[in-house]
Parts: sequence; C-alpha cells; structure tokens
Amino acid sequence: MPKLELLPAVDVRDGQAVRLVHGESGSETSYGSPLEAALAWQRAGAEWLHLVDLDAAFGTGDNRALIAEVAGAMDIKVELSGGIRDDASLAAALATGCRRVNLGTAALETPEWVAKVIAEHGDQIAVGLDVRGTTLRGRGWTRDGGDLYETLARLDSEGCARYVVTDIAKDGTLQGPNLELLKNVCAATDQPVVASGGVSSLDDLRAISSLVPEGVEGAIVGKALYAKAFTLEEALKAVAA
Ligand SMILES: O=C(O)c1ccccc1N[C@@H]1O[C@H](COP(=O)(O)O)[C@@H](O)[C@H]1O
Repeated sequence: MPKLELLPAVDVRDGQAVRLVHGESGSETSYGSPLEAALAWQRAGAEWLHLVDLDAAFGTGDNRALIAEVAGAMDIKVELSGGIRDDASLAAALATGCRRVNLGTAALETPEWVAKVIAEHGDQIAVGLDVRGTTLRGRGWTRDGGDLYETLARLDSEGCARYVVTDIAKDGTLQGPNLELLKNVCAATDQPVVASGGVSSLDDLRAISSLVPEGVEGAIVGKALYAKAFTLEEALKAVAA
C-alpha cells in the first residue's frame, strides 16, 4: 500500500508565512519568512510543499515574486494555490517550476476555462474543493459556489486528475480532520484526494493514512507543525509505518 504523502503548508499573506483560522481574513498568526519556513520543511524531509498565495486568493493583491522565489528555491515538489484563475495567472504559476497547481474559485466561476486547462495540462492541474458542509466556497472562501458532489461529478467528467479537499470548519483549528467528508468524496470519485484541514496530532495523520486504500493520497499539514504539536520528522515516521 502506498504511504500517505505529507504536504507541509506555507501560506503567504503580506509577505509573511501565516496560519488562518477557518480561512478568515484577519485571523492570521504570523510565522515569519515564507522562504525560511519552506526550507525548514524541506530540510526536515518533506517531499512536497503546499504553497498558497493568500492575498491572491482573497483579492488583496499578490505575493507573486515571493512565491516564485520560494518555489524556485525548492528541490522538492511544490503544489501552488491561490488566485490562479486565468491564463496569465496560470502561466505565472507554472513558470515557477511547481509540480502542480490547485484551482479553487475558477472551478466554480469559470468552468469552461477549467475544463480547457485540465485538457491542456493534465495532472499539473488539481482542483481545491473547499467546503462548508457540502457547499463549495470561493473568493477567499467568502462566497458560496455550488454543491460539492455536483461539481465533483462535472470535474470528473472533464478528467480532473486530483482533488484537494478542505473542510473550512476544521481549517486552522487543530480539531482533527473531517474523516467522513474524506470518505464521502473518495466514494464519489476514482481520482486521488488530498486531505486538508484540522490535523492536530500524529493520530490524526494515522487516521487519514487509514483512508489511503479508499483514495486519499496525501494530507496537508499546517497549524500543527507551526504550533509544534509534532515535528515533520515525527509525522513522516508516523505515516511510513
Ligand atoms: O489555505 C487557506 O487557508 C485559504 C484560506 C482562504 C482562501 C483560500 C485558501 N487557500 C487555498 O487557496 C486556493 C483557492 O484560491 P483561488 O480561489 O483559486 O483563488 C485553494 O487551494 C485554497 O485551499
């Protein structure tokens, strides 16, 4: 059985690595230099970095140059998110050398464009399904964007390679992942799922690992690492077993 991939997160707001609670603008805790954070996760053995431009996601500007600097400094695979909504932002994201991008708002608001870029770029495109209950949220998670399972069926039919599923109610809370949601999404699609939101302990990672046979491929870990609930080395060991 393949092991669960771990993706430590670096979310960038106003040039700083931050963590939010429920993805709410204004709830930031700052953790300093995004480059230093990313290099620290790489040194600790990460194989992936989940890198988010929060300003681009919220529409409060962007950190494009800094994101490119961080992605360019990585020897590991980078998954890039936030504000990738048109040809120009997609080209800039892919030009960083990232392994793949996550599209959020675009999958809700411009489905024709998303179908086109899925067809063009294959598994370099993932879609972030950011949900409250079963309602998708876009534009920095401030606007409803339709039903999770209807959107998933549409994206599956268009050949979307992968989904990053975030339970907004759990994100940044250290309250544990929404395992039911992950199971339900895995049951609804044959494509791999990356879990996001709520990881608080090594047991949470072991619980997500138990869903690998159902289709969970990876887990994004944010607040728990920054709050030092465990180290990345411990997390990698816990999912290797
Ligand atoms: O990661 C967050 O905490 C987050 C909070 C609020 C909005 C977005 C967030 N992150 C990721 O950004 C992309 C969505 O960006 P867009 O809608 O495509 O501009 C998505 O991967 C979210 O998970």
